[in-house]
Amino acid sequence: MPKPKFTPEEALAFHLEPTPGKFEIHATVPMTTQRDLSLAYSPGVAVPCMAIAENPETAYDYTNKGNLVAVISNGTAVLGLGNLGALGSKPVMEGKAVLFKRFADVNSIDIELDTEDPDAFINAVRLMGPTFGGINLEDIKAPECFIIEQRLKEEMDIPVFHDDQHGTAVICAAGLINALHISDKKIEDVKIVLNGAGAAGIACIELLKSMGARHDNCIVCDTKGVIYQGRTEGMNQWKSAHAVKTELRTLEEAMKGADVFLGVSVKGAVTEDMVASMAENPVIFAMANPDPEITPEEAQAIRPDAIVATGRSDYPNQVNNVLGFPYLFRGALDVHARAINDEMKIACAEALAKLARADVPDEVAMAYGRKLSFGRDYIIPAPFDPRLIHTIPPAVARACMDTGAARRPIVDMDAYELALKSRLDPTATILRSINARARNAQARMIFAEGDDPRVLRAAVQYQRSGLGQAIVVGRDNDVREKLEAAGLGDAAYELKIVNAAKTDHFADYKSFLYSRLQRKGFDRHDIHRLAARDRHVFASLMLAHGHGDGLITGATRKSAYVLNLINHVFDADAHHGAVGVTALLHKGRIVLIADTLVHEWPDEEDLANIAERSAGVARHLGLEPRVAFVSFSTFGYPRSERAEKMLRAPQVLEKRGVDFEFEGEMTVDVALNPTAQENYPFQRLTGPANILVVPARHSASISVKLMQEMAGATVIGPILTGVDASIQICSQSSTANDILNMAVLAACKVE
Ligand SMILES: NC(=O)C1=CN([C@@H]2O[C@H](COP(=O)(O)OP(=O)(O)OC[C@H]3O[C@@H](n4cnc5c(N)ncnc54)[C@H](OP(=O)(O)O)[C@@H]3O)[C@@H](O)[C@H]2O)C=CC1
Ligand SMILES: CC(=O)C(=O)O
Ligand SMILES: [Mg+2]
Repeated sequence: MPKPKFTPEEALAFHLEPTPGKFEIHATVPMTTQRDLSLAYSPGVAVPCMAIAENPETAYDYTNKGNLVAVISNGTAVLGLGNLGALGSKPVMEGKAVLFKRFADVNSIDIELDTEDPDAFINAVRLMGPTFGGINLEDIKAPECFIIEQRLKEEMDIPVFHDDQHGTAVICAAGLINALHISDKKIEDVKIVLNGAGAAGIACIELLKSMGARHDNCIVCDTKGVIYQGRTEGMNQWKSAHAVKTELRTLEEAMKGADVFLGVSVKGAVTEDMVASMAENPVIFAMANPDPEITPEEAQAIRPDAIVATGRSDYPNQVNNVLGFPYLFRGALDVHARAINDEMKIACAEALAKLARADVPDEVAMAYGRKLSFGRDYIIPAPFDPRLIHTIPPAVARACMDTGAARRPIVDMDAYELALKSRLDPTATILRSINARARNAQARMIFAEGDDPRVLRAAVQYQRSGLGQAIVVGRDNDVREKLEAAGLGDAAYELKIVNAAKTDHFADYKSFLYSRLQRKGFDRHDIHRLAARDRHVFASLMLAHGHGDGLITGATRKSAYVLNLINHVFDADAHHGAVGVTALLHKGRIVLIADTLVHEWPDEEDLANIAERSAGVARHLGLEPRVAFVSFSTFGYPRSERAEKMLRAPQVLEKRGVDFEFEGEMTVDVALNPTAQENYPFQRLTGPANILVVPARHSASISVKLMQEMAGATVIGPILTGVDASIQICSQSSTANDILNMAVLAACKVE
């Protein structure tokens, strides 16, 4: 098993902060004026109420029903952890709700029902029908789950889908299609052993049989061993349907010569001897969560020819229903489906299998941080593949329309695919991509302010997320005490703590600093004091001597002050081409603002340099740069001497012949709003700008802080660019997470 990348304390902190749980609810309409109030609530709300009462279909137009799915559980089979009760299942259900949103932009809410009585459960869910566009049942144990799902399907006119049954079955089928493709075997011929005859197991074997697997070739096992014809102990009608005539009685016996093992039971149910006895090129899907039936390391040590998958994200080949339920519901909701039928499930499985076999474009490699290509370690798309959202739902929606289950068929499939693309939050993809690149770089990151608890938490997260070695500058005892106080005592042995007073390289650092500052009024005493006592300078010296690959500082002092100190060691100033670029992430949009750190009052040449550096940062983040030089005037009106340089800066870029789009001067609304741009048909941007070059540092700072405070935008930066070293300066208001983001950016540059 790979070492967990988090401690139990971190898992709890993740759920505790910034607010307890994993999501909250936001309004999509304005709620500021009296008019808003009378429209949203009484009396205006009466109008849609009456329209819906007259024609129920219009609920999809006037309420959130059409994009709202309930994740409902009673907690009787929480992952592979057993019956944890309704409340105990809530973190999983909240988790499924955020996955719905993150991967398919489906709004979802978790509902935990405190009953083990199927009738009470059915009744509660049935009565909630009007609220939702679909019902995702989760972690309800077999056999009750079969009764519950069947009855709800009959009684409700929206899709009811038990994810552990059908979500798992769909992903398992997709993975198996490709695994058999690689091992050159046919589903009709293979001998399949399934361990676990519960919700997931029964659905997996049923779907595989509907895809061609032969009844007599499939052996199903549960806690009592093989389910054979005539067995009476621990049976139910769903298991009986898969009983075979056989002399085999144990899983161990069944595994001999098997081509495929599917595990949806519990941790450790499979032994190395069982794996050793399987047929050539065996396929092993050990899907129990959170720990599989056998780990890939154990299986592959015995059988290097095996294709192995698990339900976990930290191994290759994650066969997990997260690849299915968001997209199945997306497709179903978009055609106002009455149900999710077998044809839709098979279409989903086939589309997933096909996507894994397709060439993986660079954009996906970037999002995943490594080149993926179809083979033993990549039989199923990776969950963060941004193509999933626009390839899987259309296949599901098409199957729904073909089988007559769609209430509102899609007429223009191309337009639908385009609309799906725009549902994915590009900022999430960008953050994911820089994280993946940082992980590849494995940079040794120096955190200069080891006495600050936020910095320590960021350093620990950096190290434990597998991004590289975190080096913390500080006094050993002080760092240890602060880690202890933050509940991260163990991390003291994982982080590298460097104390200026004890370093072996101190003499070299001082002589280097003296050579840079001797003609700037610093004598040897000043140099000693600076190197020994100022952690920003000391950390910069470490970086300059290659004793780290990147540097993070600035969480405890003002950025300009820190930058001055760094400049004692590096040439990180305007004169040498340094620029500060801040990324604002808000409502699925990313905009860079520059210069937020270095140039106080840039002239037109500086502004052109700033644009070029910012374009470099944009490309580094995977964006195609579109620069706007912004001001309070647009293309010469109103005229003002102070706006002139913003008009001349684009002319400088024109002379330089740069390879990105730019335009100006213009106001921010013209820069960011395509409709406002239409008033200037001659302007050259092909879309909204994603880089705003502002006239001066004060306007930069005002814009960023206004967006942060008023709009709640996520701010990354200022990203220091144009310096021959990987240094990032946080702001004093940074949270541990902001500091970590800066470290990730610094690590990307090392790549
Ligand atoms: N990767 C993925 O996407 C998914 C994985 N799963 C995992 O599958 C597992 C089962 O979930 P689910 O079907 O919802 O749960 P259920 O409670 O409905 O079913 C569990 C089944 O496992 C069997 N079982 C338990 N222990 C053993 C054992 N030692 N040997 C053989 N069989 C055993 C039970 O046998 P009996 O009938 O005799 O009690 C039962 O048939 C869990 O670990 C879950 O995390 C589930 C859904 C999705
Ligand atoms: C993945 C999932 O749904 C489970 O393990 O229960
Ligand atoms: Mg589940």
